[in-house]
Order: sequence, then structure tokens, then C-alpha cells
Amino acid sequence: MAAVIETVELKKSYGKIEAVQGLNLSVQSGSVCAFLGQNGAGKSSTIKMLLGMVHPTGGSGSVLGHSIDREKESLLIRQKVAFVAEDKRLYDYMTVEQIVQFTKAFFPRWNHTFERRLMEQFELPPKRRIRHLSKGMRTKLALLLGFARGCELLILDEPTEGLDPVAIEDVLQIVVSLTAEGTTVFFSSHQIVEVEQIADHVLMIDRGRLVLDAPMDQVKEQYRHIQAVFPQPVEERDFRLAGIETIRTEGCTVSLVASHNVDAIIEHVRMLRAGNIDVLPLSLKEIFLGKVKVRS
Ligand SMILES: Nc1ncnc2c1ncn2[C@@H]1O[C@H](COP(=O)(O)OP(=O)(O)OP(=O)(O)O)[C@@H](O)[C@H]1O
Repeated sequence: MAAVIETVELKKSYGKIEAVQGLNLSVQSGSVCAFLGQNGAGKSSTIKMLLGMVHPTGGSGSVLGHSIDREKESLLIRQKVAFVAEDKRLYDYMTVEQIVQFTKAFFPRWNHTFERRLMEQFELPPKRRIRHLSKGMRTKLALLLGFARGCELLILDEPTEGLDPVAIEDVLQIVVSLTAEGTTVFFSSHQIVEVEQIADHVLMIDRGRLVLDAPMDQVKEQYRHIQAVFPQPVEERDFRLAGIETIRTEGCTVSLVASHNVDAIIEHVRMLRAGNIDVLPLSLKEIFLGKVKVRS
């Protein structure tokens, strides 16, 4: 599979704020890739750099083979990629049907059938001015304008923010159906349950740095929480083994998060004469909390 998004040591600083600190991303064609992180982790800054809306202060990147830091190429990126921004900014003075007509004039691959289907499914009032739409309706309209463009890559910044549960389910189903047709979806989110439901790859960012980059299958099948109690006090340095992602020790107990190599880790813990060893699966939420907490 080819990478549709690639970055090498990508950096963005705003004065003294180091928002993105050397990101190496590779998003494969046809995947649904979730980009998770706390508020202020650097997700929107990364997305804006990918789209040429903000200039990197270091490193490089490409989207659909076009370099993100060359003006002409970033223009091509914005033409080829359907982007739905976090702020869902739209022309407030237009009506719903006016903005649909206006937008589709720019995109030769516009999907008219899909547009009509989404107008109905999202129950969007064609004659209402955008400034009079509710927050959720505005989000649905912004998503419709992105989904119907017929692009090979969709970048969505918190797509379900402010939507009711029915609309969220609709949006997730649409994303899945688009990827079945070959569209690549890269989306940022705080909604871990949604990510677990539709993503096949997870990227987790914390304070501008990538802390997890793994296929969802690996996250579900291989990540384990290992807790053990020893007859003697233990220290972090006793547990520096391949596959151990985080280590917390307290007196005679250790709590480990392992991403792989679990059998060898358990064997090592046994050799240190652990009296009691618990091995538990981890949810994405637990992995997320573990990754961001340890660095706090
Ligand atoms: N234009 C700007 N000027 C100064 N600082 C900025 C600017 N844009 C973002 N930042 C800072 O960069 C950091 C990363 O912000 P960013 O918006 O990329 O995070 P995020 O992960 O998208 O957060 P959220 O989930 O809250 O949307 C934050 O500390 C933020 O305050």
C-alpha cells in the first residue's frame, strides 16, 4: 500500500510554544486513520500543515505525493483533499442549497446522488440561511460538502463534535462506506469509542510528539496490562525490556503496559520471583490515559 500522507520530523512552533515536535507519520492509502490526542496536543496544527494552511517550522511532508511546504503544491493538495475543519466555517449569508450549488461548481467529481441522500438523511433545510442553522446542522452541512466532493482523501478535524448520537452513527457509517469505495480517511477525534468502532490505524499524539502508531488489530490483540507483586521492592530499571511501553512501580508492585513480546515479559517478571501476576487486555481508552498520564 502507498502512503497518501507522509511527514518526516515535522515541526511547528508558535513563538515559544512547540506545538508539533518532530512528527513522523505515514498514512496508508485506503485506511481509516484516527489521530488522537488531548486538547492542545498538536492535532489541528498538524492537519493545517498537511493542507498548507500553516507553514512548518521544521521537517517536511507530502500529501498525495505533493510537498506540503511549496505554495503551488499545497494548492493542489487543497484541491484534491476534502477537508472538514474543526470550526466548520461556512458562508453564513448563504442558504443551505446555495452553498451546495456554490461548492459543487468547483469539483468535477461531485457526487450528486450522495449529496441528495445526505440532504435527506441529515434533514438539512435547503432554504434556511447558514447563520440560522443549529451547531449540529452546521456540522452536518460541512460534512456533506466534504463527503460529496468525491475526493480520494478526506481529512476531518473532529467530525462528530456537537452531533447527536443518531447523527454520529450516520457519520460513522458514511465514513465506513466511503472507505469501502477506496477513499482514505484521516480524522482527529477525542471520541475513543468512535475511533475503536471505525479506525483501522491509530496515531496518538501527546504534546506534539507521536506516542502511539499502530494498527487497531495490534492494539486490540497485543496490548496487555501486566500487574505483579514481588517479595522485595522493585524499580523501573528492572523492567526495561522490548515491548514494555510504560512502567510504574510502587514498593513491591509493578504495573506494566506491553505492546508486544508479552510472553517474554511475563517470563522475566516470573524470574524476578513475582508472587502474583495479573495479565489483562487493555482498551484504547486505557492505553490513551496511560500514554498521556505518564508524561504529565
Ligand atoms: N495560531 C497559534 N498561535 C499560538 N499558539 C497556537 C496557535 N495555534 C495553536 N497554538 C498552540 O499550539 C498547541 C497545539 O494546538 P492545536 O490546536 O494544534 O491542538 P489540538 O490537538 O488540535 O487541540 P484541540 O483538541 O483542543 O483542538 C496549543 O498549545 C495551542 O495553544
